[in-house]
Amino acid sequence: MQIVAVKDKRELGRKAAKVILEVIHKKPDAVLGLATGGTPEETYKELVKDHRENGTSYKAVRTVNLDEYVGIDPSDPNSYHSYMDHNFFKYIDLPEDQHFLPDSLATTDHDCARYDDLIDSLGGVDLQLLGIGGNGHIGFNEPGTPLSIGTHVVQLTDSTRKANARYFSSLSEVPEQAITMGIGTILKSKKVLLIVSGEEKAEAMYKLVRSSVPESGFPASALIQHPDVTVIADRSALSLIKLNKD
Ligand SMILES: O=P(O)(O)OC[C@H]1O[C@](O)(CO)[C@@H](O)[C@@H]1O
Repeated sequence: MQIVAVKDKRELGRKAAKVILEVIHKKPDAVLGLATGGTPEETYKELVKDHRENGTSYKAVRTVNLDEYVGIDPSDPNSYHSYMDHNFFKYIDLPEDQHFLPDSLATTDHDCARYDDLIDSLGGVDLQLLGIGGNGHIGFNEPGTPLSIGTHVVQLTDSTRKANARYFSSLSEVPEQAITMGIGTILKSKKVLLIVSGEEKAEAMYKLVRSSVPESGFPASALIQHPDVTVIADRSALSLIKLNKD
């Protein structure tokens, strides 16, 4: 696991976009695994800026998102479908039929398995962008999730619902379930890019760096088994860690 230290969220966005762009430039029909939440917002801004200024094309790219709330209509402003449209898709030339998100309204075991089949049929994920929850979740894989699981429906923890309540008008509106790529799905990606920002992630970052065995109580620890993980973290997220060098 390679850790890259950056000053703040802006620099994190720039560095993360650079890693993603290297993948697209090398493989114009790359499959990108995408994440939502507050952390990747700057990354998407940088990618949009690059598209506008340098013309990087997404015409052949395919994207698969990590997760979506269960039961939320895709057109709801709080759906991850809307998040992706508003932060990224509407600004780039990615064809409509080349971006995929888990279906919030089709969540049987069969539907979940079909999402993994879809990813396999695209040739697998070349680069998976990830954020991390304060409790160590990746995607919406909450603590206790089996480490080899595929796409599945999860019951969100109170801490995750509280953390995400900032996007809703009240906590009671935050869905109780989500459909997410499993940890097994994530580990199949060829390359993983984990981005971590803010003091509220410092403890999770500390735990991740100290993880020596993957344990389901801290889902992000599964990443230590993966051969190609880059973590870009800002100063506040690294505040509990002493790094040898930047
Ligand atoms: O960047 P944020 O908003 O802190 O979220 C961290 C992670 O949590 C999730 O939003 C799920 O809660 C992930 O999709 C995301 O990567």
